[in-house]
Amino acid sequence: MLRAVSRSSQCAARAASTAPAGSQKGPNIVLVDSVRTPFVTSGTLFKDMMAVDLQKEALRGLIRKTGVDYKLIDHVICGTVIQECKTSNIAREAALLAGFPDKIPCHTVTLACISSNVAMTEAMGMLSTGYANAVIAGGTELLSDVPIRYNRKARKAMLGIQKAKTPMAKLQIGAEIVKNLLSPELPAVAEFTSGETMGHSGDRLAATFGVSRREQDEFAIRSHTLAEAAARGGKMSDIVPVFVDGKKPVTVKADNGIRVSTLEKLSTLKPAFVKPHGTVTAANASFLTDGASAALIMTEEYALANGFKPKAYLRGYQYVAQDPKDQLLLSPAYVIPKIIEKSGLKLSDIDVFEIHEAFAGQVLANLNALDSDHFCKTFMGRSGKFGRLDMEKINRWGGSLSIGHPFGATGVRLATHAAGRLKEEKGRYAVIAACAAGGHGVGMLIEAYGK
Ligand SMILES: CC(=O)SCCNC(=O)CCNC(=O)[C@H](O)C(C)(C)COP(=O)(O)OP(=O)(O)OC[C@H]1O[C@@H](n2cnc3c(N)ncnc32)[C@H](O)[C@@H]1OP(=O)(O)O
Repeated sequence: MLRAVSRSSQCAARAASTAPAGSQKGPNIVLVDSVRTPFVTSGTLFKDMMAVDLQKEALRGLIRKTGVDYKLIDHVICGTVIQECKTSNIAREAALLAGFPDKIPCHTVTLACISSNVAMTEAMGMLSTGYANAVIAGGTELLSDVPIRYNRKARKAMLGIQKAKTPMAKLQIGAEIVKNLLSPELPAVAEFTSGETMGHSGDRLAATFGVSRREQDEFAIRSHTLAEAAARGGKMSDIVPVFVDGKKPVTVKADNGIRVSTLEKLSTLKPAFVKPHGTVTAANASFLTDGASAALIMTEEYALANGFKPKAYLRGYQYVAQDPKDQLLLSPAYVIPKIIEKSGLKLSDIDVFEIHEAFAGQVLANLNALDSDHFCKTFMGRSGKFGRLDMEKINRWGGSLSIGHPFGATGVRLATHAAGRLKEEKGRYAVIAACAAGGHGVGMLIEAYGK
């Protein structure tokens, strides 16, 4: 199964390529190519599908697009957040549905909104150790349908009924079940430890860092405007079409959440989470989305030996975690300096930033944090502020506010757009950064291929 290349040839490939940034060890790792299904607003075009169907479409699309022979693939890893219990190892089920040979091991990972980043970084680990030469990493989320449970009392009674010995005991348990049927437990996009929704936390964060409602609305309009231009300009070439069967069969070829609006219209929207004085609305928040993604990741040597032209180097990554109550969505501020500096680079060396847009106010708060002496000294132990990121370098093809945010799939989309923008903008280094539940975050350094 394993086709690990020899140590000496790995070294030769490393020497032949661009010198990696910083202290990267192990073989050069490349993003060969990546795809995603269209990202669509939940409850619309994909509403009757399952998350596994979308992941299957992304895996199949990747195979079609790259032409990679299944025989070359050592492992498949997929991320997801809200799990469908019938497909708990969704990577395996999707791979089998997509026609992958059953001999390829597959496993599923989860780390909230950065789950497909985890899939990618696990793939990098597998390549670094020599366990694998080629791994597919992806992720999926279908928020159109989420597991809704009976409440605890009903569940307990349902499990207990099998053990009830007498008709009277059965009747009592039956009554308990009926009594609790109408108060189900709905999953919430909320922190378990604090009970606070992401939206509420994003609103508090914007207020803490002095981000006004107008700034948030303007940033949202920017995201939609850039995404629309990117789509019109053919930049969303990572999308693979999805055929949706049903009464009215349709082939979905594009994202459907991009919606350029005016400041006047946006200013009329009511706060979505902190009522009545909050600043986060439906338009300056990412919306609930269905979609999936997949990336083919190889050692450079293996990719070249098998005739692939990689899109980019995956140079390194960094995870961070902090207080999930007051710094829940602040990870980009923590992780951006870390990933840049541990790679031996400076802020000015980075040509492209792809920052996950959970909420407009959250992105802007992170940018303010990086430009704040007080924040950088007090919370990050720095001697002063890290500096302000150049807005011209950030999310120039739109972001999660406009393209959408299927939790488990977004990480691969960020990496794909970073690699695509490096090529188009003739840059060398890109940093992607994203926040996630639990106060987590990830940063990844990507380098243009062939610079
Ligand atoms: C680490 C992380 O990523 S954390 C982030 C995790 N993600 C989240 O927490 C998801 C956050 N988002 C949500 O929960 C939902 O999208 C909400 C609650 C914000 C909004 O949901 P809904 O109320 O169903 O939104 P809906 O689409 O109906 O929009 C509400 C109104 O805003 C309007 N609107 C929404 N977006 C736009 C836009 N871009 N331009 C103009 N108007 C808009 C709608 O037309 C609608 O107006 P109407 O009431 O006149 O019809």
